[in-house]
Amino acid sequence: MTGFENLAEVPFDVQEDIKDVEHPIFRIKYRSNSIASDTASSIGDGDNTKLPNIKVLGTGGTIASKGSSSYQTAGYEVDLTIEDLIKSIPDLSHTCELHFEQVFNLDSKEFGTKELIALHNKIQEDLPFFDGIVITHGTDTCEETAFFLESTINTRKPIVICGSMRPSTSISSDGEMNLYQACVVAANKQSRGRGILVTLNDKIGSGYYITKSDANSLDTFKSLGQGYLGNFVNNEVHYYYPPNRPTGLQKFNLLGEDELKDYNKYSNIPILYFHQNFNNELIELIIKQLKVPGIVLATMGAGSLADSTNKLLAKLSTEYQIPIIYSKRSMDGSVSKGSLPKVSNKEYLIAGGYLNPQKSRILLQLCLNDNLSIEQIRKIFKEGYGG
Ligand SMILES: NC(=O)C[C@H](N)C(=O)O
Repeated sequence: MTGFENLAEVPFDVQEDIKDVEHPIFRIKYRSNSIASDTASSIGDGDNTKLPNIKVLGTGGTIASKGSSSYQTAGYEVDLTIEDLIKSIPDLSHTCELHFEQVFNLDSKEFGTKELIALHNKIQEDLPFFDGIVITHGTDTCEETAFFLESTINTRKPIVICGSMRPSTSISSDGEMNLYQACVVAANKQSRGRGILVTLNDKIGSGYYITKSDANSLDTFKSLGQGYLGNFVNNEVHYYYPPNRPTGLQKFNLLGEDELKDYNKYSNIPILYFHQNFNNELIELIIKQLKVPGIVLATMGAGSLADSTNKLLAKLSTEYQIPIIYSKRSMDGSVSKGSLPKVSNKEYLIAGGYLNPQKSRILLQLCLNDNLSIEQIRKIFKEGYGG
């Protein structure tokens, strides 16, 4: 049992109820001497004889990698399949029925719009048949995938992303525990209605807010301002709050074929990282030559840029009618409307609020794909994200 049984019951969404259908994908069952038997009593929908069906989608990352020595923690290759990973975790037969599928097997640096859409479509296809989804993913860009999925998938079922910081071959590799925990989290009824979750290193975070804070260490996923949603101890899932979704969360519908094509069109939104001695010619180049559909700025502090840069951005964004999102280099805090530069022609300048540059970029891509006006885009960044 978890210690939170008396929390408000997660509303049960009848439409999403698991259908008694065999999914034609590989299936794996384990022997029954489960170490997760405590958890079994807190899952399912009141019928403990029917375990939740959990689908694990493999996409690659360090969790699926092998190094050439037990001390190698960088420079390894993606080498393991999702089947290899599932075989490496402890028995879950008292907790859930596990199913798995390889969607692709990439380092997450290779992810782009094509992979996001493929993953989105795979999840949509699987959701009617499963009670929860686990995605194994590289940690470098998993926050972008998490934000994209949170913005485009409408379900109360748990979708849990996990990864690892050490390859499977290293001493104290973290992948097996992280995958095990993600499966238990996905199978737990208390995980419903919480949006996309990212679980790593015993902690459960909101994929919407969380960011990778450390390039090397295991305890890398953080959202200092918003905090974690819960924790994992032994085989128990502990949530700090009842289920909820981020304030002002904006959902985009990506189901139409045409819309998917358009979404690709807006992949070319760059993020400019500002610093002392920034060369403004770069701005001219990407707007005039590369004809980008929008730009996200990693500004210094809460929206601060050199005066000459602000004037140029205001002028060119008006001339070319492209939105410019003011985000920030700092991991936490926000760029609010009041921090936008006091320049004329600021119609296309938008404050990114709490969103970091990489999440702002995904949100802008979704807004442009929906043909939203500049005022609608500004409203979305303001209402949901404090911009
Ligand atoms: N820890 C990791 O997973 C990093 C890896 N380069 C990836 O993102 O695929």
